[in-house]
Amino acid sequence: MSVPNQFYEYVDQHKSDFIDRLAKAVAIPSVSGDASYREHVFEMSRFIVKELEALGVKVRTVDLGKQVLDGQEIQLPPAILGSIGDDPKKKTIQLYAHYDVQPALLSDGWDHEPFKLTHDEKTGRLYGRGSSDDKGPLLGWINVLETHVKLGLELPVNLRFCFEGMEESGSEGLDDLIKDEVGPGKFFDGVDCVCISDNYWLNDRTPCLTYGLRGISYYKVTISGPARDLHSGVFGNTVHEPMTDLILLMSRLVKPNGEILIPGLEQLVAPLTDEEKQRYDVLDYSISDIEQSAGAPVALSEDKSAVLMGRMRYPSLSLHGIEGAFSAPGAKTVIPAKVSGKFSIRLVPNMTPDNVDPLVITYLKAEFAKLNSKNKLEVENLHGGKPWVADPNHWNYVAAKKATETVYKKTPDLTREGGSIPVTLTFAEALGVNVLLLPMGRGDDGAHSTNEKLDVSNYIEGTKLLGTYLWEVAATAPK
Ligand SMILES: C[C@H](N)C(=O)N[C@@H](Cc1c[nH]cn1)C(=O)O
Ligand SMILES: [Zn+2]
Ligand SMILES: [Zn+2]
Repeated sequence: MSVPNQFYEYVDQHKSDFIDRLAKAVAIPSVSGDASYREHVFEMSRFIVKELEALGVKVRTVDLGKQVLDGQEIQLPPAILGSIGDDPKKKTIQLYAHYDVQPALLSDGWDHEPFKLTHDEKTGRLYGRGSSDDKGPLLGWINVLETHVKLGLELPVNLRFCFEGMEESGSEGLDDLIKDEVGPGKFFDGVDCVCISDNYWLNDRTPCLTYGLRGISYYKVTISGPARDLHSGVFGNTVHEPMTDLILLMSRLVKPNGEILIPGLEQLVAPLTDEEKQRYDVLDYSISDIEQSAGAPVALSEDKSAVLMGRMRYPSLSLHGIEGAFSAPGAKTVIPAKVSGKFSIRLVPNMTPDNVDPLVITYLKAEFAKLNSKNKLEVENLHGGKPWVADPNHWNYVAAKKATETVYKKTPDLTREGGSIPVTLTFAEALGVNVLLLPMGRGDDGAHSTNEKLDVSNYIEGTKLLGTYLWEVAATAPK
């Protein structure tokens, strides 16, 4: 069973239609982390439902309830569950992607409007928030479906879709939905494997298959004291300043060389074996790859394997921002009354939000006590997800490897991703099947950053890769 040539021809011939589809999706600013954008996340869900239904997918949207965001109670965007094909002789593949995006403003330093897809014909790049993370890959599946439907080609497998609109904000509500839909006659019944396209190659030349993800624990540390913002000329050197306390606390979390200062965390990390170390040594990667994707020569080490392990198999702690601090242009002489520092820890085996939280909270309280401040400290865990590692020898990976070799004429690297997709472990545990991460974009796409992009070639060849993978599963998986 191999992919009919017409499949590849159709994808090539419809390149500009597929780019138009991505442009429509990028134009919807479906930012899940900001309550004022919530209507757009819903708009994005309606866009996807329409696309799927037009291609014959049976779709159900699931209300995931409410959340409190920015002090308001608001409706969570729906999970989209779709189903096409029910042939007991075929394998059933569960696909997952997310339709929400990270925030983006032109004033953050974008060269183009972030929510207008900009096609740079010279470089072949498609710039826009969500182009790579994760609207391009999500639409890749829709392009594959369209190609089969329009050519009258029977799908080689049964497909199930699970698309969510809260991945960038902790996947609220999704774990419960998945657990509720497992069992005879339920939505996930009969799923043989899962495929997620929501991460990136290591570099800009070698495709990869990903068998691990770091987890995450995201914290908000709030220091409050004065009843209102104060004049620093009147109150400076007179009161305990929340910002001064916060900056000191934040500076005690991590060293500039990346070393995490919270006692007990290091002891949770699974030890490195020689065999595992070799897996990093053989990856197609160099310090110039990381520096090219970071846009500056700022790598923490000159040792390629050390940098890779820092991203894939060791934890990291990043400071993200301070809410409530003065950040506008100008020179306002204010003492902010209440400030919240945001930081997250990327978790690796054997760390979990449950065993990390008490260490973080105890440490912050102890460090705060040392300040002898009359201000108040509050520590919250905003969201969390466990790390995940899969078996890359499973037939699901064998099929993806063959598909990659067919489309890219290259053997894919086997990688672990430094980012987090919390639902991955839920799929693996609740469905009891193998999960594969099959990325579409490159390491320099700038996901979550300014000028996020997806190369046209990755979008188009990536669409071919996703389609070829379905055919390879049909050909490779044991009957
Ligand atoms: C890897 C995936 N595309 C991604 O970007 N995941 C996010 C998930 C997240 C967690 N908190 C906020 N977003 C990530 O790894 O940051
Ligand atoms: Zn993503
Ligand atoms: Zn993301």
